[in-house]
Amino acid sequence: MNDIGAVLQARDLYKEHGQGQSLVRAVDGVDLDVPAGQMLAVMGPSGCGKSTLLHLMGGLERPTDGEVWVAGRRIDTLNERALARLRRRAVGFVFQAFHLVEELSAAENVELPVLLAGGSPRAARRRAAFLLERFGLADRARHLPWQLSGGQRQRVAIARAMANEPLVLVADEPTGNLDTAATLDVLRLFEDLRTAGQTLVIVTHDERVAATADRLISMRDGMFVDDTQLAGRTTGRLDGLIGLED
Ligand SMILES: Nc1ncnc2c1ncn2[C@@H]1O[C@H](COP(=O)(O)OP(=O)(O)OP(=O)(O)O)[C@@H](O)[C@H]1O
Repeated sequence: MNDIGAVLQARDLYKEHGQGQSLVRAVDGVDLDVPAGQMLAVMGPSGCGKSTLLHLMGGLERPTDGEVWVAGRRIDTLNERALARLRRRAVGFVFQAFHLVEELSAAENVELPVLLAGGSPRAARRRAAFLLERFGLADRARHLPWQLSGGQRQRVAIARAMANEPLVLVADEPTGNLDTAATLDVLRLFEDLRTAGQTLVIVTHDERVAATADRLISMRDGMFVDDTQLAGRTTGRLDGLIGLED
């Protein structure tokens, strides 16, 4: 058993894609500890391995070598079934392109993970209603994704990721498709989640997103080149960004 103070841990982590001439070492010997309640931002140039790292930490991909631990449990050695179960319950994923189910309403999208994890329809409805209310989307619950703005869609996607109260929320370029106003909405939401103690790992190209984090890791060529604690947990770090709205 590893130190369960850290929600996420990586030990000597490697991931190679392809082989022979086309072999790419996307993650190249990384060690990482993410304490509970931390908001970690990961930045770096395109292709440096940020998404791959996120996928490894969330159990979406398996490492070529090394270990991944979630809440003190080693996950890279789990079988597919156990890994899928862990992903459903312990990790919430948010993607740049939202990945909502287009045929389902906002509420149904949020209900889905609860149902897939074995929750009752009643429990799913209650959880979705709670989250959509909390995220300022109660009046959009019956809307289909195409009837929502980009910012609203991403907030629904974050609600869906939070549906099973994950230990960690991992987000890959969550504001990459959003304008400034919608980006600020999403940042406020992350700030609320973090204040409530949620652990967050966010891959981003956006300095504004990184500026709201507790810690910033810079990657290059699959390695960490910088790991900095930011100003600490202060409220209102978004204040400096208000006024930038489109
Ligand atoms: N499935 C795959 N097969 C082959 N190569 C891959 C695969 N996934 C990623 N790579 C390569 O691994 C490297 C790291 O990719 P990754 O997507 O993790 O980078 P990134 O930093 O997230 O990039 P971006 O900021 O552009 O999203 C890149 O060279 C990429 O081309």
